[in-house]
Amino acid sequence: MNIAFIGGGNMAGAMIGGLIRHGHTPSQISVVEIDAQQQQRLVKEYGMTVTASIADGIRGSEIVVLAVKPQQLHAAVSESAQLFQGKLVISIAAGVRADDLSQWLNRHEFIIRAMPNTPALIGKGVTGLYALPRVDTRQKEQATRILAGIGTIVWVDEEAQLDAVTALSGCGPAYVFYFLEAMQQAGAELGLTADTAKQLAMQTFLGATYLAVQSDDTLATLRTRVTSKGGVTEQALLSMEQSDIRGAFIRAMHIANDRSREMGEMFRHT
Ligand SMILES: NC(=O)C1=CN([C@@H]2O[C@H](COP(=O)(O)OP(=O)(O)OC[C@H]3O[C@@H](n4cnc5c(N)ncnc54)[C@H](OP(=O)(O)O)[C@@H]3O)[C@@H](O)[C@H]2O)C=CC1
Ligand SMILES: O=C(O)[C@@H]1CCC=N1
Repeated sequence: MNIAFIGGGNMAGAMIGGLIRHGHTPSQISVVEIDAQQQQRLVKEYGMTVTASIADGIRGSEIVVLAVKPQQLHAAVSESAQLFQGKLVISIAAGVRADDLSQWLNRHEFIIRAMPNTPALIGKGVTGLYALPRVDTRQKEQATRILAGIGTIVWVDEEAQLDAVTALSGCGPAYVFYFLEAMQQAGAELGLTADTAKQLAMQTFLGATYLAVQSDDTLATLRTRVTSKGGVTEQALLSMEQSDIRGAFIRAMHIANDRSREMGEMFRHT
C-alpha cells in the first residue's frame, strides 16, 4: 500500500518514522512538502521521495494523509481536488470537519479524520478515528492497518468526539512533558542533578502508567495505595488540591476541546 503525505512536519515526521520502524519501506511513502529544511530532514532521515509538487507526490498512492496545519489545508488541496479521485484521504488536521474537507475536494466521499499523537514515532501513539458514512469496510481496515502500526487506535461514532480526543490524547503528550519538566525542575531545586531528576520523573510516569494499564484497580485506588496515612504523599496531594491543580487541568482540557471546535467553525465554508 503506497501512502502519500501532504505536509511533512512534526506530526507527519512522527507517523512516517513509526511506519518505517514498523515495516513500511521508504519507497512506499512519498511526501509533498514546501519547506526546504523539512524536505532535507526527511530525505536525510528516511531517504524517501520528497517533492513540492502535489501531482507528483500523490501519483500512485492509494492513501493520502493530509498533515499540513489546519489553516493551510484549504489552500493545499483545493486547487488539486481532482487528483484525489478514488483515493482514501486521511486528514489529521485538528478541527477541520470532514464535510468541509469533502467540499474542498469536489465532494470527495472517502474521507477519514484521524487524531494521532507524536509518540507514533516510536510505535506508542494513540489515534482517534472517524469516517464519513460512505467510507467502506475495506478502507476502514486499510486505515486501521496503517495506524495500528504506530500505536493504538480508537474509532469514534460522532465526529464531535474528535474534539475531545484532540484535547486528551492529541495534545496529551505536551501535558505529560509539561509535568515531567515541572517534576525535573522541582527535583533539581531539591538538590538532585538535572539528569537524575529527569530520569526519576520519566521512570515514575512510565512505571505508574504500566501499573495502571496492568491493574484492574481504579486510578483512585492506585493513588490511595501510594498515599500513606499521615505520610508524605498525603501532604503533597493536599497542597495540589488546595491549589486546585485538578480543576485547573480539567478547565485546560475544556479549553482545548473548545479551541478544536472553534477551529472547525473557523474553517467552515472557507
Ligand atoms: N503536532 C502534533 O502533535 C499533532 C498535530 N496534528 C495535526 O497535524 C497537522 C500538522 O501539524 P504539525 O506537524 O505540528 O505542523 P507542521 O507545521 O510541523 O507541519 C506542516 C508542514 O506542512 C508544510 N506545508 C504547508 N503548506 C503546504 C503545502 N501546500 N504543501 C505541502 N506542505 C505544506 C509546512 O511548511 P511551512 O512551515 O513552511 O508552512 C510544514 O512544514 C496539523 O493539522 C495539526 O492539527 C494532529 C495531531 C497531533
Ligand atoms: O496543537 C495542535 O493544534 C495540534 C493538535 C493536537 C496536537 N497538536
